[in-house]
Amino acid sequence: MQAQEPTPPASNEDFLSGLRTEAGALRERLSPDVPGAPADGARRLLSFAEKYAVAPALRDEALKLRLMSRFEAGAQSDDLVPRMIALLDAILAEHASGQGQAGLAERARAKARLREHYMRSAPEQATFFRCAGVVKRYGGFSLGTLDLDLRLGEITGVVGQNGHGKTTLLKIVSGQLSASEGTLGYPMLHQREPDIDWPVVKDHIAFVPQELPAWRGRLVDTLHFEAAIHGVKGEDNEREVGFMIERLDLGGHVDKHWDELSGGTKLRFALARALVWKPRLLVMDEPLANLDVLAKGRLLQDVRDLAQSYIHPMAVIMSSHDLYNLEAVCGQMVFLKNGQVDYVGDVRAIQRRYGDNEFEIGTATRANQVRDLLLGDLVTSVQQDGVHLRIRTVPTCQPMDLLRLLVEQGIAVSYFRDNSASIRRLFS
Ligand SMILES: Nc1ncnc2c1ncn2[C@@H]1O[C@H](COP(=O)(O)OP(=O)(O)OP(=O)(O)O)[C@@H](O)[C@H]1O
Repeated sequence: MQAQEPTPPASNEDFLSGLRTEAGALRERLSPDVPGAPADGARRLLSFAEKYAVAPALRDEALKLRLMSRFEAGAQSDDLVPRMIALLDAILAEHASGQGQAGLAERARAKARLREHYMRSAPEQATFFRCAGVVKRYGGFSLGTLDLDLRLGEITGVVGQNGHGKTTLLKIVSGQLSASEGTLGYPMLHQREPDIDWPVVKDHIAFVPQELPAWRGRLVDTLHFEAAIHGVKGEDNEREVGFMIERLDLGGHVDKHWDELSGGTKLRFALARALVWKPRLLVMDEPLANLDVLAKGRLLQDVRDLAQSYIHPMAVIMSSHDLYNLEAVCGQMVFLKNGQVDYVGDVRAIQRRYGDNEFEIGTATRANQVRDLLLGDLVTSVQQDGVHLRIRTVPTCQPMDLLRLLVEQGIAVSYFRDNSASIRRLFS
């Protein structure tokens, strides 16, 4: 299949004028008189270089300056501002020569080709984990039967009530528990039962458990150590740790110890620790449990971006009770009910399982009154569900149709959600 061409950039004139405006603003930030320079300037310069620099050496220089601005305070930092300005000029010179924009377009094409290679041209390469007919039996509990593929670049959500088998599934996928029946393998690594070389497989799987283990010492040292024990040494180690700290916005905490961190930051560090050696499968057990509403959104966005990296795509599987946040990032969902696999597949396909639509509303009007006002050609049922009402409609009823009916009947609504294709329905 032909790789899709990246969207062509704006005209050369527009592009150059945008580039110069951004460069001008950045140059002002690089003045030694600006508070927070050079650390703040180095951070901005790194983003600028990632966006515009064509030669890899220029992007490497930006990362080096960023690391120096953080770790080498004092005398050496005097050299940083001139080096940063020189780098900015070098990036502008790449573009002034007319080579820049063509180089960026070529880079975008190369990324698209790489993605194509991983995602489409070699499906075996894109499937990290595959199982068929898997069952796990404990004393009185049994999980399965499970058929599941985990693909690079895709996030799979595992949902179900407490004790219904989510952790058990995650442990089977990551090789911590053996299955009682069925077959499993890791196609991308050419590992299949009965000859799975587990040390090889586990070298590609990061597991972030529900209870995060505490670390000793400074957090940045722990990251360097973690990368080193997975074979990431020397300059690569510096670069990967620096990248992950930047990527997960942990720069302000690197010198701290475990006890000094909030729950959300602990999780981000656990994630950095898991990803700094570039695993191919990330397994997370209830990562959202202790996060506030903003931290949840940010974490999921970061996990999605990292999973879909062009250079190093990763498969992700995570359990959570936070259905709406989870389904916003998941391509695939597994729903467990008393250990049975009640649903596995594309999130968007859930709607097909039901012959109707479902909406959730918040209102001060009582359920029986709403029922009297709404039941008819569009609305087939109204039920109280906790603090909200669950309204089922005929399949042709769109959100606007129901909203219009609610307004016509004078029902004041404080909350409205279309759950027609949501995994929330599976819990009904
Ligand atoms: N090592 C074990 N030996 C026997 N039974 C176990 C073992 N581990 C878990 N179980 C049982 O298996 C069932 C599923 O447990 P699991 O931890 O997978 O559920 P869960 O969905 O992750 O629950 P939660 O949402 O509470 O974390 C439970 O009934 C549990 O008691």
